[in-house]
Amino acid sequence: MTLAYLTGFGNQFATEAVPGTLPVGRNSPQRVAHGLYAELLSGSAFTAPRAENRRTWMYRRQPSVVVGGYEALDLPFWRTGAAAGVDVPPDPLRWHPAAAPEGEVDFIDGLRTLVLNGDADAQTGVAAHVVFANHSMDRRALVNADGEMLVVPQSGRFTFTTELGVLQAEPGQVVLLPRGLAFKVAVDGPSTAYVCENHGAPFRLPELGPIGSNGLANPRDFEHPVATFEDTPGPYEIVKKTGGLFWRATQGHTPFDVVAWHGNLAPCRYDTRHFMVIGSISFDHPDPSIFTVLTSPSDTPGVANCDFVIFPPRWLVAEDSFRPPWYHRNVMSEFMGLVYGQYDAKPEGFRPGGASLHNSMVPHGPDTEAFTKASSAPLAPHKLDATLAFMFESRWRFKPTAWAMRDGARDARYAECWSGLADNFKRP
Ligand SMILES: O=C(O)Cc1cc(O)ccc1O
Ligand SMILES: [Fe+2]
Repeated sequence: MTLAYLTGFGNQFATEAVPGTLPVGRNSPQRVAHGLYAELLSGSAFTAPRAENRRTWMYRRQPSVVVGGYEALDLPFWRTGAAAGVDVPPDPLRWHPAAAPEGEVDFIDGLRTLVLNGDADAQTGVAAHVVFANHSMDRRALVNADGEMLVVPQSGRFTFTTELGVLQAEPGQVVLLPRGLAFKVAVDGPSTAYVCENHGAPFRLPELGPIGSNGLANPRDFEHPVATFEDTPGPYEIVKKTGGLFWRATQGHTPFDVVAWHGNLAPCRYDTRHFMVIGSISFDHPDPSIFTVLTSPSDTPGVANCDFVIFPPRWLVAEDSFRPPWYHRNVMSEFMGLVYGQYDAKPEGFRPGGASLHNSMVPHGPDTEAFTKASSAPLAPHKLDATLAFMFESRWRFKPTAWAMRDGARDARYAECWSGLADNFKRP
């Protein structure tokens, strides 16, 4: 299936699956064309500044209020907010890729929360999940009122059918699904992904400052779906997440019935291979903020609720420099994942599909092997290739879940990777 996409982050798009559907010069005419209903989805307060205002008008066969009553649904592995975490020791934490759950699991049942912070009701914080899906959501859709979802595929292939159209993503690409938008996920076979569920301000492109008007993730490389609708009759299960709780309802029709839409609140896909990497061409290892793809700001300027940062293939050319990340302690908290390849600070122990957590002021840095190699490596230009690591960096300390500490394939020996860093001081 070849899908069409509309490009440009935050653009005002207009798309119709049936020509002549979108009203001209107004949003809510007395009668919408073709007997459709108009429905507005607001992703920001009505009065948010223009640069941050996000909303989309949908023209659909039935408004989403036609759903029926909800009953409680138990999803014990999908946790929300710091209060749902367990006590976190001040140790660096790492996980190997966890074993996939047994049996048939879709994107909802196969989701496991690793670490989390904030409070969904206070609209702050994020959760980092891993998803194991081997089964497609058929007549089942998810509406997450607790936040937008940034999906980072790690294996397999994902097809997202949303109210606003269909997107596909594979490892190397990421998908951003706005808060409150109904979607379902199909997989071709066993597929895994990391997910950042963002309860705070929506992700946006970072300011570029002295970098100028081009670089990092360029707006035109973000791809949004075109309008399309399902035409198959019959009931649908709607799973709704709100305030950390799950609910289910059965409605008599598909929620994917939007014939046309216009606006600037839409799901999108981004291929990390389009990221224009900036780095040092003189000396020293720069701060990883130069690798920010998207940022969710908090109320304090420059202090993110969450930054989505990638470590893509790039050249290292710095002279007289220790090239991997430095040893450090950071007031921000760092959750990391590895999509493929090797991460230069941890060439062996950090595995694709695994994860690490270095919370606020938890010391970390290159393991003994990485330090030893980088301290004596010839400083010729060197390409870090075929690799993609990423970080969800947050001002709020992460707590792991009980699952992460007990069943999540925790690497109990992680701290040993630094035990070979001997005291080499030679008094002159
Ligand atoms: O700790 C990490 O591996 C992430 C990281 C990478 C980097 O290049 C500089 C700082 C930093 O926290
Ligand atoms: Fe770090």
